[in-house]
Amino acid sequence: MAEEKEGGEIEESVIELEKLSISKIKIKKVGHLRDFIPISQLKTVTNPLQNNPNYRPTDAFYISPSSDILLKQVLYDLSGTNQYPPYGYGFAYHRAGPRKLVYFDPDEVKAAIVTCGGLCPGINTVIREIVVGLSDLYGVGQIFGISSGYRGFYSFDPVLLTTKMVHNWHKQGGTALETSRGGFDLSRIVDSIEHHGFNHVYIIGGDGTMRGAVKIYEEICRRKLNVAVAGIPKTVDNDVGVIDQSFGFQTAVESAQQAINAAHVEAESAVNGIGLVKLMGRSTGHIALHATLSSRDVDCCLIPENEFFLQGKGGLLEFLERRLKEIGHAVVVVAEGAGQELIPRTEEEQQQDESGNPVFLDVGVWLKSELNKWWKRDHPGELFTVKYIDPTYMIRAVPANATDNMYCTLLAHSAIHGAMAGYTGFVAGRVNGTYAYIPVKEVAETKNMVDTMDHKWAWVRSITNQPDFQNT
Ligand SMILES: Nc1ncnc2c1ncn2[C@@H]1O[C@H](COP(=O)(O)OP(=O)(O)OP(=O)(O)O)[C@@H](O)[C@H]1O
Ligand SMILES: O=P(O)(O)OC[C@H]1O[C@](O)(CO)[C@@H](O)[C@@H]1O
Ligand SMILES: [Mg+2]
Repeated sequence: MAEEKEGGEIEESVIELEKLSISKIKIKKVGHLRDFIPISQLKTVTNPLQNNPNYRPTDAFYISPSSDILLKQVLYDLSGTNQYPPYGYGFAYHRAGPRKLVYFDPDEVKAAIVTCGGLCPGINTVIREIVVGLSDLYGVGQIFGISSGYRGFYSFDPVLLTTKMVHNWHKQGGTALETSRGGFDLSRIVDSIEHHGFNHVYIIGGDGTMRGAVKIYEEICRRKLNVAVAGIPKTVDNDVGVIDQSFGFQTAVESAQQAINAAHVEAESAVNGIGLVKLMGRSTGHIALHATLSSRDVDCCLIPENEFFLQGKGGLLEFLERRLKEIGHAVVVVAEGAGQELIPRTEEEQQQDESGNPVFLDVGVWLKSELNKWWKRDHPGELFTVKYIDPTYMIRAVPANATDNMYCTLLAHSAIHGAMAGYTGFVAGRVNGTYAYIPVKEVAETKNMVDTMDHKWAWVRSITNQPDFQNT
């Protein structure tokens, strides 16, 4: 058992397994074609990588069916006194990677790729790597793009994608397949999959898209179709649960720095200058939080997970007053979903987009106006300026950076290996730094919010000294 020294240091030692706080591990089962198609009707072949001169795989190269990984439960509190995060239970997912036996003859694979929801850096890389991976690793020749999101299944003809066509796509922002919101018509989508004879369906999208993917997967099971459904989670907001981080998120945080730098320069160069930056984040503040932590020029970070208020003791205005007095300027970063309950909204204003997501009022415009009103009221005649920067789509409509490009490639390859192995209704994602197959249902139901109780938010507060807005 690990011993704690007086100085709080844990001595190197062997830990007896029965003393671990994790007493049970639950393996999250991913769907497989075997679950609903009789084995006699499934074709299994040796993985073509076996004969690929670039790989020369040994047996250890393949992931064995029993190879699983642990989720987030490492050796936390061995004393068992700390109940956060919960103890006594661990989760495991199947590791992603090539299997020795595959459930499709590559000559018979007909793959469809669709992108849905908002943009995110790296979507084109994922598409490119699915095409190149299927073709180069497995020798698949029939790969099709579905245009314009889910509606494209029944509204447009699929487009044949070749490695030649996609070779440069990783250098481009956006999605070459185009995307859209709404338009989810389950029976028409699955009819189209059947009609075109697709047996691999790769779905790239966020939480909404994954909820759609669950329904497609379930309908495919119900119809007993020999079709593998694979999801690759995408969302610039980083709000998809279970996985470590969404691809493209890091690129977006990096792009946001330019706006924060500009706000800082403008604020610093004015008398009582406030630089105000609004960043994407519909219901989660991950972009704002990470951009704040990496910039260090931010004085206050406002996110949807931590309600704020303007007036009175402990409010934003009191804080900014003090900051202006101390250093003459301030930079405020606000996530677009923050403070929505404070902004007056008329009955007629649109409440939802085509996918049913809430449409937000512009918290930046509102805040700028409130700040101006406050200063005029409390400091008439004194110089003051608010420079409002709203980079909106500029942080997500960019190509992925090098790290995100690598990440997208590994996600795409993980998805391909999973589908070839006959897994279905799964999402390829990175969990604890390892690539895994996660049931799509779980991803669709889990949301990754900023945990304002954990060290990251405390770190934001310690570098900004902003109020906690708890009204005490
Ligand atoms: N509950 C659901 N059932 C079926 N389809 C859904 C559901 N929710 C959303 N969709 C469909 O998924 C697609 C994308 O959804 P949405 O616009 O919410 O984006 P998203 O995938 O969450 O991505 P992001 O939030 O990153 O923009 C749309 O075509 C929408 O109709
Ligand atoms: O204007 P659009 O493309 O519908 O999407 C905007 C939303 O999409 C997101 O970028 C998520 O994809 C949110 O941050 C933002 O609220
Ligand atoms: Mg979403």
